Amino acid sequence: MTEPALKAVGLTKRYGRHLALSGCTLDIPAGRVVGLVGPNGAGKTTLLQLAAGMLMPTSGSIEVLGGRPAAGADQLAKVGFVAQDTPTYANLSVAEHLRFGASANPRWDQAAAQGRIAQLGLNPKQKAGRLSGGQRAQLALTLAIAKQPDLLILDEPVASLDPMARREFLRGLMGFTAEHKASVIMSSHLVSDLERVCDYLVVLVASQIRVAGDVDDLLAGHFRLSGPRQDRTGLPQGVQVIEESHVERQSTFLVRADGPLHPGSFTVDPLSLEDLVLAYMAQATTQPAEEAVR
Ligand SMILES: Nc1ncnc2c1ncn2[C@@H]1O[C@H](COP(=O)(O)OP(=O)(O)OP(=O)(O)O)[C@@H](O)[C@H]1O
Repeated sequence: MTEPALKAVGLTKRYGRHLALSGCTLDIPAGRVVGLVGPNGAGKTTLLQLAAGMLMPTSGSIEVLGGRPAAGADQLAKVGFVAQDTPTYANLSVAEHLRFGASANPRWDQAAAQGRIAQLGLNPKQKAGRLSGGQRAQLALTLAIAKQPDLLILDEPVASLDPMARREFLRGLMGFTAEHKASVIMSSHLVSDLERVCDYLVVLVASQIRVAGDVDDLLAGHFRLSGPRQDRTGLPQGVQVIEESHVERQSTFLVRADGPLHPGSFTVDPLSLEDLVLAYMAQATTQPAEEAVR
């Protein structure tokens, strides 16, 4: 059986008194393109850094591809990580980055790396410090792809890119996942981009997982119910209310229904992924991120 791309149980990370991740449990199957979304400060970077083995959990556990993150050369070779600021070495040229990548990574695919650099129109002699932010992001993605990881972790990779460059970047990413059957976990604030490329969604809010699952299953299990103004008592049985709003004569409920929905007199509409994400992000916080000192 294929190991999950990421498995976390009760994963918790504190920075001093600050709880950045709290009791997160996740089981993400391999072979998915996972979108990780949540507001600023939710804990996305913390989760991705734990997955990349750059941070240690305070409590709980995390495994990627069946092993402890960054535990040994084999595990390191299987996971590619592109940090939020797409780090490159300012004084090294593009070509020197590729040479460095080749010497540091056992599975390195130099032909793929050079092909991508040529396709992007990057000058191999250009120093990385002289590249634009978008070009640096593309270089960082090229290095991560040429490493041929089984799991690629990307922390807001498209944040600095213009719409065309974003499309190119996502196209490169899709090409890589299709060819290598790799898993990708990618954080982003741009739900429309995630909608295009992701088939699995994780929403993280205030240090906790709000919802996680296959995009298709999530969309099939969430609805907008509208009807005359009323409270929750008239809702169909078994639904969980994610968000509700009321105007003078009408009430609207965004609900999750894990079984068949019997809407009665409510009008039922499907949700877009963006509606779904925003509804979970707007849900009241269940636990404060700042904890009292014990
Ligand atoms: N090294 C650190 N020391 C103390 N607090 C930290 C540290 N790193 C992150 N935090 C705090 O932990 C919380 C989660 O931060 P994190 O960077 O994981 O969030 P994020 O969801 O990636 O945010 P963004 O969308 O703004 O990038 C934030 O409140 C942040 O201030």
